[in-house]
Amino acid sequence: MPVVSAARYGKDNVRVYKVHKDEATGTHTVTEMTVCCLLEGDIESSYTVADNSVVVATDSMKNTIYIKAKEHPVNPPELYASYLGQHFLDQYSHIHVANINIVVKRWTRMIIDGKEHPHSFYRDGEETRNVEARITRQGIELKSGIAGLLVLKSTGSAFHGFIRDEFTTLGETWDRILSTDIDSTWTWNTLPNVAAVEKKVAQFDKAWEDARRISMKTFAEESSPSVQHTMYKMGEQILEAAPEVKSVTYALPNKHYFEIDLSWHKGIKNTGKDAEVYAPQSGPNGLIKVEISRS
Ligand SMILES: O=c1[nH]c(=O)c2[nH]c(=O)[nH]c2[nH]1
Repeated sequence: MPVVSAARYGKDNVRVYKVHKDEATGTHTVTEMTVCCLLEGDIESSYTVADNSVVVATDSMKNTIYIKAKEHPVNPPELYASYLGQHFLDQYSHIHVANINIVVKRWTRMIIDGKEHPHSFYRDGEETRNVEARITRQGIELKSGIAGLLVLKSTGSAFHGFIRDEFTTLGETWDRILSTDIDSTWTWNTLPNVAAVEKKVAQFDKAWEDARRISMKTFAEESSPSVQHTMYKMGEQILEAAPEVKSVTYALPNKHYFEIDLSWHKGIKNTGKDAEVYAPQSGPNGLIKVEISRS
């Protein structure tokens, strides 16, 4: 007899927008996020013998996502994820794990005539702030992250000294373009319960701001010998800035920009130190990943 060795189910792609209206100043603050909620527990019988008595309808999960967004702050997303996940454990004794993933989109306040506008925002990039939460009765595991932060530097990056053999055509370079989509996560020490998440709430925004700042500053300022080394430098600093983070990951595509030899046309110089016009590549791209933990 086959057995259900793992199961989870729920609602994905629940899009939620929440506005906070400051009555005193008339300033609005908005949050737009996409939530995924997948539950685990004593639910095998729903798969094996069509026993729907153990099933919290995914439609009810969607409703709960809206209701908890109304009842609680949605910022920081780590806190909202914890409230939402804990609800399912409190409400249903046979549910043992709530997996809550949140992707927050950017709505950046407009500056009009030098002044912050009270209720108008713009999308200043496809970058997202992400949370993956696993809420159980034993504790709350939180992983925070940034994804889709597209960056490019036009110099200050090299790549040489790599293996040269009969498979190698790539030339060594001491000056190249470096571009990547920053995708980074940082995993927090497990917290015992929602009260502990509430108590530590300030660390989540701080770590997100630090991780963004460190990623961009290191990318910009380091004389990069490789993507591998640059991402290690970034992760090292995040661990230093966030004492309650136990590990950091980066996944960085190396988005290549190829030099174009135009010497065939009137002897135009467009390679090496004369390179100005490049061909951005859609693919293939390098993909370099790392996880950095405390020793
Ligand atoms: O920073 C880099 N790391 C690599 O491993 C690699 N491989 C490659 O072809 N170019 C690069 N660049």
